[in-house]
Amino acid sequence: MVNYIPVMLDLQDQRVVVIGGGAVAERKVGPLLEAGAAVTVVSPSLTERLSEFAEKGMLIWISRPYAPGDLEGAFLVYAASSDLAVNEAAAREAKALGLPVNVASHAEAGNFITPGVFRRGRLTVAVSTSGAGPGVAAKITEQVADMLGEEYEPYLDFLHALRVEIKRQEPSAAVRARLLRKLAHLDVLYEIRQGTFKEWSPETVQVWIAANREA
Ligand SMILES: C[C@@]1(CC(=O)O)c2cc3[nH]c(cc4nc(cc5[nH]c(cc(n2)[C@H]1CCC(=O)O)[C@@](C)(CC(=O)O)[C@@H]5CCC(=O)O)C(CC(=O)O)=C4CCC(=O)O)c(CCC(=O)O)c3CC(=O)O
Ligand SMILES: NC(=O)C1=CN([C@@H]2O[C@H](COP(=O)(O)OP(=O)(O)OC[C@H]3O[C@@H](n4cnc5c(N)ncnc54)[C@H](O)[C@@H]3O)[C@@H](O)[C@H]2O)C=CC1
Repeated sequence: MVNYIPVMLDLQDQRVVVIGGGAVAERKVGPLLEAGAAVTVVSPSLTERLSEFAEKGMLIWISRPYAPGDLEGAFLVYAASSDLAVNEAAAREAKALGLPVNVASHAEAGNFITPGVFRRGRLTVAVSTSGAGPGVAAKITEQVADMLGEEYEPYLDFLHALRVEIKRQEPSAAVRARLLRKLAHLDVLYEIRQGTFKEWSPETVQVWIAANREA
């Protein structure tokens, strides 16, 4: 079994090349565009939705079969055509260039796979079965999603704002670490659920930081 390592990639403005323009390519491309990636699709045909994206200038469509050299300048590669030999050729080129590559037709030819993903504001849950059952990964993702209510979005926005403020204000690494660790123990999630949470004013933030600087 491959011991895959999960990572969270910032793909904003990064060139991502997708080989193939079918249903599977479409499923990979949607989230890439939402992430701000500069997507190029190399494929003789496109699904309706991918064509719309191309017409709107949201991605670049190279309307021909894959050819070596197409991965030049890429940051990430998806080989999602229906031709296994083509996916393998693209995977070889990617690996020669040192690029991570996803092979949708037979994962073992590539070196990263796509988990099931659920998002709630700043919260991302990714579920992988390491390829054992992609459909089951999607199902487990839904089950986990059911456990995580809408309150996580304002909760994490609150945490983020406070974290940024602590990092901006507190010069001592030791005190900063103590304050940041204490954030996880605030009752805010509970308060949001109860409807009793009130946004913290800048003064409240100051008071909390001052009161929690000591061990
Ligand atoms: C290895 C991996 C590589 C990769 O694609 O990155 C891979 C590979 C393959 N999938 C196949 C089949 C299906 N894939 C899905 C669905 C999804 N597949 C996804 C990921 C992954 N699929 C990676 C592993 C993830 C993991 O296990 O952790 C999801 C989670 C994420 C996404 O694609 O965005 C997305 C759900 C998104 C959602 O709905 O939320 C369905 C269900 C459906 O279509 O309804 C089926 C049919 C049912 C079934 O097989 O379970 C085949 C056989 C092809 C054939 O032979 O015909 C291969 C090839 C192989 O096994 O190597
Ligand atoms: N990883 C996953 O989640 C899944 C993977 N698959 C596998 O993924 C592959 C693609 O599936 P679909 O998108 O449903 O197929 P599809 O038939 O809808 O689309 C295939 C696409 O590949 C393009 N293509 C064919 N030859 C090409 C070439 N030489 N260069 C570039 N593009 C080329 C076609 O024009 C078409 O756009 C299949 O091998 C399928 O078994 C299937 C289901 C899920």
